Amino acid sequence: MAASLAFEGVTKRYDSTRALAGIDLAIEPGSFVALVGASGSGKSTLLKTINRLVEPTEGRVLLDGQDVAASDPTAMRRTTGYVFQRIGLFPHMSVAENIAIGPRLVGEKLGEDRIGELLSLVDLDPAMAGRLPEELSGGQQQRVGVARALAGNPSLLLMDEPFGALDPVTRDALGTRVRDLHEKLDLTTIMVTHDMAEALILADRVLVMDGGRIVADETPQALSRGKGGEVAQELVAVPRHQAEKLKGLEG
Ligand SMILES: Nc1ncnc2c1ncn2[C@@H]1O[C@H](COP(=O)(O)OP(=O)(O)OP(=O)(O)O)[C@@H](O)[C@H]1O
Repeated sequence: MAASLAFEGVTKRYDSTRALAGIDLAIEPGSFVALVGASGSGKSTLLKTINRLVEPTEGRVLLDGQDVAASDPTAMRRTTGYVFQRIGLFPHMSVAENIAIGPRLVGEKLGEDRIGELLSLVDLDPAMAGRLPEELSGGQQQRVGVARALAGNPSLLLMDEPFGALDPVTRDALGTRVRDLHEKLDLTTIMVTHDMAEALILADRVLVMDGGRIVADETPQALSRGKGGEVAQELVAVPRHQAEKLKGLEG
């Protein structure tokens, strides 16, 4: 079942930097949320407070009503799928070993059938299980990254710029696949992205961050209609200008 999340006064300080400035936020089960904003606005830090890769200086994060600070981090990371920025597969492990790593850390073995099933979910041939990451394209590697995140049957999928390293066609295809899996597997999904077009297309809720705060919290439809304030609309202007230029080419 899809997870619920709540942030209560979550602040994170690094010496003189305040990466998160008192975030209060509730996320409904089954939401697909995009976190957008300029570089350094706090997106990755907020995402990482959920699976305890970052511990808040103040405040707390509740996953299904439980304070994540009180949960066992290894078990929690297994049931919370995490897709890394820049792919992050282990280069000397096969595709199958990469996919099985999370369950293995908690003493569970994934069978060949389950590995094959996970590869099929991300549209890869199960015969690829024995390959090394370097024997796959970047897009295929990130598909393995998504399969690995799904290996523990998560109720929550966290993605940090998952498609940033991919070409636009692969990026579009994998984004659509992840959105389908979000529905099919009944997930709550949080995706960090620099790309407002991607956020508008894939998410049902877009959070815009600026200086460690959430400055807009809107649906894609509302953002397209001009809501969300200045920072949000500066980001929406980018795909809008591109669409207008393309339209202009049609003559
Ligand atoms: N481990 C760290 N030590 C010190 N400062 C950090 C650390 N991690 C993040 N910061 C700072 O916290 C702020 C927020 O960083 P964060 O990575 O969350 O931003 P972001 O919005 O995800 O950026 P990007 O889009 O570039 O990945 C930045 O000013 C960053 O320099």
